[in-house]
Amino acid sequence: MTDVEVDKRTDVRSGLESYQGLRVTDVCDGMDAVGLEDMGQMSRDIRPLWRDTENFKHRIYGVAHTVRFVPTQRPVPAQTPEEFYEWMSDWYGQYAQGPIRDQIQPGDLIVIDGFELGSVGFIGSNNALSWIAHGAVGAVTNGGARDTDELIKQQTPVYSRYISRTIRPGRIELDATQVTINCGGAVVHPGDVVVADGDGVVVVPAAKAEDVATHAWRHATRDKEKRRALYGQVGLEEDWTVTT
Ligand SMILES: O=C([O-])CC(=O)C(=O)O
Ligand SMILES: [Mg+2]
Repeated sequence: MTDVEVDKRTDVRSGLESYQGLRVTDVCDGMDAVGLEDMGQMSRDIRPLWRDTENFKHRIYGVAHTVRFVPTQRPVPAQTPEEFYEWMSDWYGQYAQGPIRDQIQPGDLIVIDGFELGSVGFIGSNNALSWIAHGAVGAVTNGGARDTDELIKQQTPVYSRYISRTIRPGRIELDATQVTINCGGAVVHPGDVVVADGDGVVVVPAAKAEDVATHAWRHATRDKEKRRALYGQVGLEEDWTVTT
């Protein structure tokens, strides 16, 4: 990491509210305006599990809180079902916690590098909801989520590449939290701003977050004005997307 601006690690939390109401496309356009063309674009196959077409509750923005899982090399012992339950819970506690719940801050957006980890669904309806309970706004991964029917019913904002099924013990381990990761081809530093909606996920470097929001709002404001006029022309009743 040599770029001085990236090195400075701006704290984005105080200005984070300026991202409220911005679309991913506005943020991408704002990135263009400050010379960050095509940076921070997560792969298009990282998609929301659900979309709320009324209030867009799936649309989230937050401070990147990163996690990386890797395949394990620890052998699974021969064990009885009773031993299995103890072994399983030990594995979660010792090897595969992540994110660490006590380290989650309000406004964090959990970003998990769990690429190519087979069928493992390390985001489930239980742990993802617990991250929300600790203040997170949602989770994004280049890997898999499970319990997806419940994640959808709970309206827990999760963006994943796969829908998966199996648990972590015997399969994957936590490598690190709050380190720089590659998620869907975008570099994510802890503390960057991450924005996700039906169009996908974009990562804004912390040092550029304020400028990008300012330019994104130029696009958003002009766009709302134009669409409001078009709503009138085609007889659409105004909704919050053209008024707020
Ligand atoms: O147990 C797990 O690792 C994931 C899961 O299913 C949940 O949290 O609901
Ligand atoms: Mg579960």
